This record gives sequence, C-alpha cells and structure tokens, in this order.
Amino acid sequence: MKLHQQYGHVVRISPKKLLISDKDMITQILAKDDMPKADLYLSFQMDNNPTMHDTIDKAFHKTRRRVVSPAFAIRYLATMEPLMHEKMQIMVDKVTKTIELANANGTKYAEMDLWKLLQHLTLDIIGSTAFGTDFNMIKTGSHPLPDRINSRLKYSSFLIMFPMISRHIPKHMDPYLVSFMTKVIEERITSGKRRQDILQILIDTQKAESVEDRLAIAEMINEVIIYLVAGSETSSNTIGFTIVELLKHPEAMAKLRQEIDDLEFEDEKTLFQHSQLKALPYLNAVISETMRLYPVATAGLQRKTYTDITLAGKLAVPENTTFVCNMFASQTHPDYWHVADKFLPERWLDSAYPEPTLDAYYPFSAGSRGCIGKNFAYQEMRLCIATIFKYFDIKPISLSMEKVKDTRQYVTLTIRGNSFNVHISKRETKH
Ligand code: HEM
Repeated sequence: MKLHQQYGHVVRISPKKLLISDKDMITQILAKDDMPKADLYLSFQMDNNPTMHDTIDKAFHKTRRRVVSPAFAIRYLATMEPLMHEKMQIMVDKVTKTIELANANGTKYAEMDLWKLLQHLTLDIIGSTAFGTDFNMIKTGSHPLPDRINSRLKYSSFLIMFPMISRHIPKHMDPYLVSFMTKVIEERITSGKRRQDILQILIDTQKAESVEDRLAIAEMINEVIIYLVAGSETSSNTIGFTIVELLKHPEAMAKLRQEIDDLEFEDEKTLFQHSQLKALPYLNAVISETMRLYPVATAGLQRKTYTDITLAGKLAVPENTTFVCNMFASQTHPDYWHVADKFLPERWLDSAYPEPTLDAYYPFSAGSRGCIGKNFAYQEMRLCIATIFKYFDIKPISLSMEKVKDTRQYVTLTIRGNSFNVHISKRETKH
C-alpha cells in the first residue's frame, strides 16, 4: 500500500513486473482478458505434475476445471452439509466441555485459542468432505497428514519469496502423502462404496467417455491435496478475522447476534441449516467486509501477458510483462471506498450509500481462475459463524487484541504466531 501511496496505482517493481491497484486494470487482467497465471505458479508444481491451481496452461486448466466442477456445484455442496454439521457439532461439544471445566473451577469464562480451534475445524471439514478421512483435529489437535501439508505450505511460502531460486529446486511429492492418499483412493475404488464427497466426483471421472477427462490416481492425489491446502486456512482465517473485527466492534456484533437469535433451529435440530443462513443480510455483510480488509491472497494475484496490450485504455504494456494484482490495495483504497480502512458491514447492505465498488473487490479472484471453492467457503463460513454466535459469548483479551494487529502473509493471510486467545462462555440456547 505504501508503494501505491508514493507512486500511484501502477508501480514498476522490476523491469518486467507491475504492481497494480487500479480497479479497471485489475478487472481487465483478471476478468475481461482473463490472462494466464504467471510463471510463479510453476514453483508450486510437484514432480512437474500440474494441478488445476498451479497450471499456467489455459487448455489444460479448462479441461481439469470442467471435470472437477460438479464437486463444487451448489446442489452437490448441499448434500455435503451433513458432513459439515457433524464437525460443527464436535466443535460445539469440545468448546462446551472446556467451558464446563472452567465453570467447575469457579470461572464463568474459559480461555481458548480460537485461531487453532477454527483451523482444526476447517481441516476436519475438508478431510471429511474432500476424501472421507477423519483427521480428528478438534479432538486430538494433530494428524500427520495436515502436519505434513503444513510443512509443505511453509516451503511454498519460501518459494514465493525466492522465485529465482525456487525454479531450480526439484520439487517432489512427499512420499507419506502419496502413500496415504493412494491407500484412501484405492480402498474407495476396490470397495465399490460410494460416498458423497469431492473424491467421489474425481473417481467417477474414470468412467468419462473422453479419455482426457479421466483422472489417473496420481492426478486425483494432487488435486485433493490442493483442496486441503486451498480449502482450510483460507476459510478458518477469514472466520477468525471476522470474529476479531466483531470483538473490536461490539455494535456490529450485537446486530449480528440479533439476526441469528431471530432464527429458530428447524425441527429437533441443534444446528442451523445453510438454507436458513444464506440470505441473512448482516451475516453476509460481515463476511464481505472482512474479506475486503483481509483478502487471503494479500501477496497479490499474478498474471502475465504474452502480447503487447493497453491496460484500461491508458497504459501501453509490452509482451511478457507480469502483473501483480494487489487486491489488498484496491479493496482498501480511498479512491474506491468511503472510510476505506474502517470495518463497516453496513456498506454491503441493500440500502447502503455509496454502494460498494464491486469492480475493486475480488476476494475470490475472478475469471476462469476464480476460486472454485467459493460456494463451499460461504456455506462453511456462514454455518460456523452462526453456530459460534448462537452458542457462545466471546470476550476479547487485551493482549490478544494487541497481537492481532501483527498480520502475516504466508500462503494465506494470518495472525503472527497463528494463535488468538479469547474468553468464551456458554449462552442459554433454546432448541
Ligand atoms: C474464504 C475462503 C476462500 C477464499 C477467500 C479463497 C480465495 C481464492 C483466491 C483468491 C483464489 C485465486 C488464487 C490465485 O489466483 O492464485 C482461489 C483459487 C482456488 N481456490 Fe479458493 N478461497 C477460499 C476457499 C476455498 C475452498 C474452501 C476451496 C476448496 C474446497 C478452494 C479451492 C480453490 C482452488 C482449487 C483454487 C484454484 C482455482 C483455479 O485456478 O481454477 N478455495 N481461491
């Protein structure tokens, strides 16, 4: 942001690289021209096997995305809701027990690391919904598979920081991940048992008419690992930052709580159905505003032009230029946002004036490379936030609120130290 304040919306950060916060240019790069991803993404490829996320080949991407997209269709996601519910209930039970223990010791509030809890919840959800594996993170706090993937994530953030070096480092798939996932997939295929999850859609591609649509086991492994990486911390950190902002803004928290308290659980259920939550204006506004201030890809979205082009009718750019779309800068730029750095969920309500500048806002990116897990993430975030505020009362701890000011970008945006302690107690909940 400092560079943009000093030099404007376009900053030349190296001879062939532009950092951009201009909304029209970003919209052209990501959506209108739908430019290919930049070479940086090759650094993520293991054993030179591309996945949907790291390929820079548009034709390969188109086929892969078409083949896997049924797994992310809204109707299919709805059938995965019971799997999400199961993990949410485990989370509620675990937090309740911790609070009861504190109560037995004479304190109303328990102290909990909310950041870790949310990370464990989203890992348990993605393990179950992506390929039917129970990581049991909420109950046990650890499982070798996410632990190994976490090490790979740290390695990836190193690769992003040093692209020149990373190009020359051979990148191999972790043998533990390969053997674990091969076992899961082979067991599913040989047992013939079907399960309503993402892996099932990938396995079903083997029956596709066209040979290019059939995924080999190695390709399925690479894809599901990407979901695990792309689909856990992104959601958990966004939920975490939502709660941080609500703690900083008690008036917004009260409005959200009112909206949620106005809902009753259906029948004998103890959790909300997503159909009850998806159109709640304030819940959606709170999530949108959090993603505006804390976009997961704060390091920017990189695209490349292979031809000479003109950006937004005003900037001539030569071929082979890389663009870093600085979403954090465009989503918080005073040129595009009224009281730009203020957390103001009201700006997303229908009645808002001025209306939000949607072409400066791409928390899920846009175009053919936009997030395929967007609907999954919304379903998960709405269910989780509504569950937490229905069941629990959360109070800030001053030291944690200080710590939270120090955010870091590893692969996604997070809090330094990946931990955020809060005081938490149980509310009286009518079922
Ligand atoms: C709040 C939650 C999430 C946010 C803000 C988010 C954001 C993004 C962004 C910005 C991109 C573009 C990345 C780039 O260009 O390098 C992306 C891509 C992607 N996301 Fe998400 N994501 C979220 C959750 C998820 C979930 C839950 C899944 C899977 C279950 C997922 C799977 C993917 C995949 C596979 C891609 C690559 C798509 C492609 O290149 O075709 N994401 N996401």
